[in-house]
Amino acid sequence: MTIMDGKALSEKILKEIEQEHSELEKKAGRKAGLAVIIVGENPASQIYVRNKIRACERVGFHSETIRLDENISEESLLLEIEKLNNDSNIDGILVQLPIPRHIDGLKVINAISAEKDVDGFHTTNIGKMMIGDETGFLPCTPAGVIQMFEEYNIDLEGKDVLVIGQSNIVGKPMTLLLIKKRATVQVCNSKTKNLSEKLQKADVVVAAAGSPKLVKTTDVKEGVVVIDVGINRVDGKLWGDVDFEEVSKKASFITPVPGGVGPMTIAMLIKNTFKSYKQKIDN
Ligand SMILES: Nc1nc(=O)c2c([nH]1)NC[C@@H]1CN(c3ccc(C(=O)N[C@@H](CCC(=O)O)C(=O)O)cc3)C=[N+]21
Repeated sequence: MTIMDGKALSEKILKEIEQEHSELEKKAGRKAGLAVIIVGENPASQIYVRNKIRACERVGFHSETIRLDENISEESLLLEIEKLNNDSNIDGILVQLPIPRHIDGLKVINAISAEKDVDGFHTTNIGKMMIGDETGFLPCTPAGVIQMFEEYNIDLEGKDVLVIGQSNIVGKPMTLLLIKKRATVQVCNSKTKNLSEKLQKADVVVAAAGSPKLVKTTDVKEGVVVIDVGINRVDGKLWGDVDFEEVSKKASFITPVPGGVGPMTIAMLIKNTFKSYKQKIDN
């Protein structure tokens, strides 16, 4: 059994970007820049945003955090985005989700210039992913999972993959990227019948349901590859969607929580921001 070390792999990726960036920065005369907008005080969001800013510092990027009151109007938020769209020191913009319910999330995401949408949530980037146009940005979590498969030489061609969860930010894009790898993908949601039976047939499981210890030993087959995208805070402790302790006994490869997909998500955000920077300084 191999524990897939997302922390170590993300460090490796960040180190490479740091080096390449320090070279380019001299020629370009400016650093790559990421702006993070956070609306309200969601405690989990605070942690993730802090980790993102820390990663920027780690690789020598410029970063800005824009903290907005949870009662801000949609109009004012859109104005903030417009300023960043027009800011030539900013290559990547992200609005940390979730945002308050009185604001139209889709409208906000699509207000970000597609060329700066380093989350890969903009309609244009989703379209590019769908059709295989590689000039766009891939959503960070699914891209990070694919990167882990590649690092550990896990071939997905012809594999039966079970994706649990169908969110716009993980399950749906994950499915598209797995299809591109020629996997046979089945997508489950909370209405799915006989999840346990489906799990038993899967060669690879991607758990992104947000339900602690949903995937148990009895559910999986010997040698399964398990990717745990879940991040559940229970009594101040962090749990994935997988019962790691037990399932790791049967798995050939498994990601831990923390230290698995989370750090890879952040590495992909940095990678997307760097890609955007390179596209912009080339022009
Ligand atoms: N616009 C937007 N883009 C996102 O990419 C986005 C978002 N909104 N909203 C929330 C989710 C969640 N997400 C994580 C990022 C890092 C860790 C991470 O660093 N995890 C650490 C543990 C950190 C901890 O203590 O919680 C780990 O797994 O080792 C987790 C989750 C990004 N998201």
